[in-house]
Amino acid sequence: MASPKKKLQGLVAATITPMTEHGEINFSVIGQYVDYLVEEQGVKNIFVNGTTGEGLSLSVSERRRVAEEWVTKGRNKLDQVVIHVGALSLKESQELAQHAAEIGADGIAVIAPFFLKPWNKDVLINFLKEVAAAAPALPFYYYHIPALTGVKIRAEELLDGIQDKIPTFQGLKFSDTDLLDFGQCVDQNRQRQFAFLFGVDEQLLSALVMGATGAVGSFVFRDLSTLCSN
Ligand SMILES: CC(=O)N[C@@H]([C@@H](O)[C@H](O)[C@H](O)CO)[C@@H](O)CC(=O)C(=O)O
Repeated sequence: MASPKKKLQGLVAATITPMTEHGEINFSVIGQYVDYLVEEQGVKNIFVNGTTGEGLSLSVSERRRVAEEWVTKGRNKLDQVVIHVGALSLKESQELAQHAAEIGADGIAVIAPFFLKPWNKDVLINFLKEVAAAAPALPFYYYHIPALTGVKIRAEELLDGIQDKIPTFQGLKFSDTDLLDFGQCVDQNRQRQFAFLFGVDEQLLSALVMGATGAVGSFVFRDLSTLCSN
């Protein structure tokens, strides 16, 4: 089973993908971005190509290059770089997962396919399992964001028995306002060492009270990072 060098916790910055005025990715500023996060915001974990990073609006080749640049520029500066590799195509998602492993990322996260949607837990788990299997040594996080995917399968239901199917499963990035579901995820998995990363900045205080072990956020990092470490 994949075990991260250190449990992913505290604040994880959801990075934007910097662009030039011509709509090309501005790779040249990613090094400065790493320094800004570490030195000015006190954040050493990042979540790349997610919602804030507009990963699903990038081509596979752009996603690969963005991931590479963050891993390279973050080396010896960042603690963990998690790459979102979700896609509508299982093959693309697997390619991105394998690539994340090859470049030395610290974890991968995957959203539910959102056009032809999984209609029940088993179908969703089977998709996630196939992606996770493409990077068998990398910690795997499920990215639950039902408002954007339209996949309403409750996270608590999904987590039940998930490590039997996905041995690399390490945690949940929970981007939903259903705190009852979030609380049940935490409560029913107390004996497991899962990371429970909350993704709605506006409700972070409540989520911390309910047992969030960290947050993936895109706002005011310094303030959130203090909250998450206390
Ligand atoms: C959907 C979204 O962008 N969520 C943000 C929040 O920081 C969000 O911007 C904030 O709560 C404002 O609604 C983060 O959780 C980052 C995130 O989910 C991502 O980039 O994948």
